[in-house]
Formats: sequence, C-alpha cells, structure tokens
Amino acid sequence: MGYDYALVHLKYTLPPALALTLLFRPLATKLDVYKILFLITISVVSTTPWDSYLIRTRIWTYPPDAILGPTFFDVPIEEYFFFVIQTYITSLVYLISSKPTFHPIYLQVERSRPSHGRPERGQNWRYIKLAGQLILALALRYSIKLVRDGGHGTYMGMILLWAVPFLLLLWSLSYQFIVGLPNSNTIIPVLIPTLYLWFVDTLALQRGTWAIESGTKLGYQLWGLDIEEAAFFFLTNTLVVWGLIAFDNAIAVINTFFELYRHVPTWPSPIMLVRALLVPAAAYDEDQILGLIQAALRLQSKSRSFFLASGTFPGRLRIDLTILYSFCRVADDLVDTAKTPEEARESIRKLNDFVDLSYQRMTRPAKIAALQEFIEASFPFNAQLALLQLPTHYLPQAPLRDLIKGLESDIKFSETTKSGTANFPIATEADLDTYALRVAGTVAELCLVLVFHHYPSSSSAASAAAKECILKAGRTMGLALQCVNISRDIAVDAGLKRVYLPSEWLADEEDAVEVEDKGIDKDKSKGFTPDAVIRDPADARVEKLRQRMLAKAFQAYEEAKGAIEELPVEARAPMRVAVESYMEIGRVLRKDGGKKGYKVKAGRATVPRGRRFWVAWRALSRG
Ligand SMILES: CC(C)=CCC/C(C)=C/CC/C(C)=C/CC/C(C)=C/[C@@H]1[C@@H](COP(=O)(O)OP(=O)(O)O)[C@]1(C)CC/C=C(\C)CC/C=C(\C)CCC=C(C)C
Repeated sequence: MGYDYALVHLKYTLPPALALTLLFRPLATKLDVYKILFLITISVVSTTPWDSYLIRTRIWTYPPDAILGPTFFDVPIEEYFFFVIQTYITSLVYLISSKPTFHPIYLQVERSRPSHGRPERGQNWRYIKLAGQLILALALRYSIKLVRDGGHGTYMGMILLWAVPFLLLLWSLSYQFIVGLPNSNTIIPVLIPTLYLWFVDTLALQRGTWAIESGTKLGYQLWGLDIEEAAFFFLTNTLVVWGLIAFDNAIAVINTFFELYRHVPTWPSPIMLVRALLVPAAAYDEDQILGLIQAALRLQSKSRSFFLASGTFPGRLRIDLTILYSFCRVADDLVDTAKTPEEARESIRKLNDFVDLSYQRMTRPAKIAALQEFIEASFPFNAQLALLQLPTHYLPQAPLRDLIKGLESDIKFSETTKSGTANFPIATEADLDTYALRVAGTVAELCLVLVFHHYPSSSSAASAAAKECILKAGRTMGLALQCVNISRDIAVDAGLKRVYLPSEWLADEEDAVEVEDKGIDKDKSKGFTPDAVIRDPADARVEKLRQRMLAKAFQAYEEAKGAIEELPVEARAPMRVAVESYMEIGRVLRKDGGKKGYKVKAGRATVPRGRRFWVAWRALSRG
C-alpha cells in the first residue's frame, strides 16, 4: 500500500477541479449538472473494461507501493477517480467556455440543391461528414492492424481501437457542431486539459506512480512523454468535448424546433437526445434558424448588456428573449430610422395591424399563413422574421399595444406645435413616467410573461396575485432602466432634436440659476428650455439633470429589485444579470459625474468589458 497515486490527485487533479467548480458554480444550470453526470457515467462504464484489460495483460501497471490497495476488476480506485476527475475537469472547461454560445444558430439545413432566394449555407456538409468518417475509419483499420500485429504497437492500437469507434459515432451525429462551433467551444477545451494532463502524466511516470511496459509501446516521445500517453489524453479529452458538443447539438434541436418538440423536459432522456440528433438536417425549419441568426446578431451588435445577460438564461427562455429583443429592436428602428414623420406613422399603423392580426380568432395554421402574407407585403425583408417569430400565442396583447404607443410618442419630436415651434412631448415628470412605462415597462412585462410561461410552477409566484405583484415591480424596473437609458443618451438624443428631460425640470434649473447668479450671467438665467439642451448638451445644468434622472432611476430600481428574488429559480440569477448590467451604466454615470471612468462609444457611455463581467459574476453569485 502507498499514497503516491492518491497524492497525484491531491496535488494535481483536485486543485484545478476545485477552482473550476468555484468558477462555474454561479453559471451552472440543472441541465449542466445532468450533462456532467451523463458524461462521467459513460466515461466510467466505457473505460473500465478497457483499462482492466490493459492491467490484466500487463500493458499498463501500478507498483503495489504506489496505490492504496482496493481494486475493482483489477483497476485501482485511484484510477476510477481519474476517469471521474478528468471528465469533470474537461467538462467544466467546455461548459465555461461555451456558456455564451447560442447553439440554435449553429444548426444548418442541408440541401441537396440550391434553394431560390436562400443564402447558400451548408452545401458541402455531405463531403465534410464523409471526409471525417473516412479519416476515422482509416484510423480504426490501423488500430486493428496494430493490435493484431502485437508487440510495440499494442498499446497505441488499444488506445485507438477503444477511442476511434466512439469518435466515429459522435462525428457522424454531430459533425455540424464539431466543425461549426467557435474554437473556444471545440479546440480550447480539448487543448487546455490535455496540456495540463500531459504535464501531470510526465511527473507521475517519472516518479514511477504508474508505468507502461516497454515491449508494448512504440518508443516515440513527445516532449519527454510517451506518444501513447500523449495520444491517450488528447483522445479522451476529445471524446469528452465531442460528447458534450453532441449533447448541446441534441438540446439545440429540441429547443429550436417548437413544432417537433412541444415540451422540453428538464432532463431529456438519452433516447430523446439520440432521436434529436437523428432528425435529418434536411428537415430543419430553415426560417426558424435564419430568424434566430438575425435575432442573435441584432442582440449582439446592439446591446452589450442584454447580450451578456442572455447567455445566462436557460434553453427556450433564452431563445424567446432573444426573439423578443429582436422584435422590439426592429419595431423601434422602423420608427426611429423613418425618413419622414409620415413614414414613421405608416410603420406604427403596420405594427398595429400586425398586432390586430396576431390576436384575431382563427386556427393557428390559418393565422401563421395570414401573418406570413401580411408581413411579407408590409415590412422590409430583414425585419420580417423578427415579427413572424414573436410568440404572440403566449404573449399578452396589451403591453405590445402600449409599446407601440410609446414608440409613436417619439414621432412627436419631429412635429411642430400650433405656434410653429419644435414640439417637446415630455413636459412633466408624469409624461416621462408614461413614456418610460410604455417603452420599457411593457418590455419588462413581456420578459416576465415569458419567464412564467417557461417555468409555470417552479416558483413562489404561482398564485395570480403574486404574479401581478412581480409584474408591477417589473414595470417599475423597466422605468428604472429607461431613466438610465435617457441619462446616458442626453447628447445623442439632443443630436436627434429630442429631449426626454421633462421641461418642468429644465424650468426648475432656470429658477435655480436665477437665484444663484442673479445679475451675473444674464444669458444663462434666460429660459432653460429643451431647445437650450439641444444647442448645448454639455451645459453644466444638463449634468445636474442627468444626476436627477439617475436618482429617479435608482429609486425605482430599489423599489423593484426585491421582486426578482420571487421569480422562478431558473430565471432569478439571469434576470439579476440583465438588470444589474444595465444599471451599471447608471452607476458609472452617477459615480463619475459624467466625466471619466467609462468609455464613450458613438457618444454613449459604456461600461468597460471587465467591469461588465464582474457585475454579471456578482449578480450570478448572489443567489
Ligand atoms: C436578456 C435579454 C435577451 C433580454 C431582452 C430584453 C429586451 C426584450 C429588451 C428590448 C430592448 C428594446 C430594443 C426595446 C425597445 C424600446 C427601448 C429602446 C427600450 C429601452 C431599452 C434600451 O435598450 P438599448 O440600450 O439596447 O437601446 P437603445 O440603444 O437605447 O435604442 C430599454 C432601456 C428598455 C429595456 C427594459 C427592459 C429589458 C426591462 C427590464 C426589466 C425586467 C426584465 C424585469 C425585471 C424583473 C423584476 C421582477 C423587477
């Protein structure tokens, strides 16, 4: 009996496992835990007979004075622990690095011929799949030869003979994801643990904790490590990562195609996962994927805060929030980028017609057909899928109508009053509240309805009254975010001839300057109006009003934030991330008095990347 092997774990495998656990804990979902357990079970079950054979045939040995003693099927318990801990470490590296990935957009329809009007994606998949299969089949043939020939190639042959069939299976099922996912999801999670385990293995071999018989190895070395050992760790880590990729591929199919999978269980059975992988890529709903790609790109390019937060929402809720963002963005842009007020009004009319049609009583297939026809005839091509995908069958009508009313009020800025002067519709604080509740309170309500839809019974919010309280707090939080948005964009909005600071607040500043500077600065004491803000958004009084707007934002935030803790547990921490990431913009503007400490991009204050991650991390860890 000895402690050498146990000490390898204590010194080299447990510390990184522990560090990764601490890092991953706040990000982990129930599905992630399921994935890890699934992978560990497969790795223990598949490795045991193979390892046992290697030990019994003395290709691989352990000196009795290096291990604790107990064995199962001749495999020491420390070795079982290695199967578990290696799979665990590699899984965590993969899960952490793939957290931001939005998997549905990596599904690709495979067509045998080009389809009219569609981007030519995925034409070469058949050849890519076959090329991979061919390479792996050749590797398999070579491994059989090595084992048959015996002698020096035996251990390498045994490694390949064991690993390649699994790789072939995983490749055949998930080649789209293995090739298409970013390197951070594929190459990095294989390389990091492989390099580390090569280092650990070199130490263990040098110390004699385990040994490879010289007659059954090729004798080649890679940085002082037997080539078989290098191959073993590379292949086993590839197996773990490809296994997880296949899992994510299956989940992406299940989550993306609502028509095929009405209900998504928390823990899909292995049979369900395999069936999902067997859905032919030619049968994928192309518009569904294209709409999600557009929505994800919109989110990524237009909102750093919500993009970061979106990665923390699970499964279909993430998909629906991304779709909702895309709809809101498109609707806002249709109005904002219109060349004339008439064009903007026309967009508002069409958006209202879209809502009318979406809530008309008719069968779902008839409604989808009618909506498709109407949307194609009324909206620009790149806006169409954002409207078509909005899940109006489980979203309420009222907040959508109010949101459109809120967007409509922006048009008033480009109109003139009866006396021919510019129009500033936000005259009082009550006007500001109405506006903010319409453009942002409604968005909050829609987000929360999606949360309740996807997690109907897993919260203390099950009763209608409790839900109503949460919705009310949500609307208040929307108002808080909108006030931050206004404080951030004063100069940008002034450039568009818009002033969201209530005119009555401006008048308050005019009075204050009159009292302070009486007789000193005549020019300043004259009417501080929205026009003056447009002329000089850098006026010191604007900064004072920015702080007043931020004070209002934080008051609403304090009032509403407690309700987040009443949400279903799956949405609680992600919702904190969404809210905190946006409120952080308000914090930098507040703390620094609008001067330094934040980056300005396109005239807007943004929170530096590191700080955003830190905020998200804290928000996730709080629960
Ligand atoms: C995580 C995730 C994907 C969330 C999606 C959130 C979502 C659907 C946002 C829609 C944003 C949007 C384009 C709305 C159109 C109207 C508008 C412009 C509203 C302002 C957003 C500003 O976003 P951004 O800075 O990107 O836009 P501009 O560049 O200024 O054009 C708003 C500030 C509103 C955002 C409000 C919310 C997302 C509501 C937040 C509150 C909750 C989610 C509820 C919290 C829960 C409780 C219980 C308190």
